[in-house]
Amino acid sequence: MASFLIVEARFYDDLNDQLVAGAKAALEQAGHTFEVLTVPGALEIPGTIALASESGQYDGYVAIGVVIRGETYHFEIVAGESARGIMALTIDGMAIGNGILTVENHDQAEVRANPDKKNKGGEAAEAAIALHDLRQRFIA
Ligand SMILES: Nc1c(NC[C@H](O)[C@H](O)[C@H](O)CO)[nH]c(=O)[nH]c1=O
Ligand SMILES: CC(=O)[C@@H](O)COP(=O)(O)O
Repeated sequence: MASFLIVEARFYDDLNDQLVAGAKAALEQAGHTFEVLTVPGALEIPGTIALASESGQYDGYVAIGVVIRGETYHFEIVAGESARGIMALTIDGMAIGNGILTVENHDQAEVRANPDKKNKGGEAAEAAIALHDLRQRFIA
């Protein structure tokens, strides 16, 4: 049994509720424990994971969020930089699944957040579990 931290950027409550539910179900199915930590936005997720890793409390992390394109370039920053930060931590050896949706509109997000449809929250949790298992194989 491993301990995971779900770090959610709660920008859209209805979508986050579904993404987090999918992630929780995947972690429970695999027999792991988890906590949920809420941050302001997707840009805060990589730094939060880095901070949490200093505690040594968690074996893996699931990043959850929704970034919906608006009128400005900010979408590219939020979507791109949150993904870049998570990838940098992953390449550094951390077990992180990225469940941050980067979409054009709410409808696209709903299909991907819904556990009964594309279940991207559950998919991200399964990726974090897979990376944790690989860490156990190669490092522990
Ligand atoms: N527009 C969205 C944001 N923007 C906020 C940033 O993530 C960040 O919190 C802010 O720039 C302060 O550092 N965040 C999302 O998660 N989703 C969005 O659609
Ligand atoms: C992804 C975003 O930052 C977006 O929600 C912000 O909208 P806007 O670009 O219209 O300020």
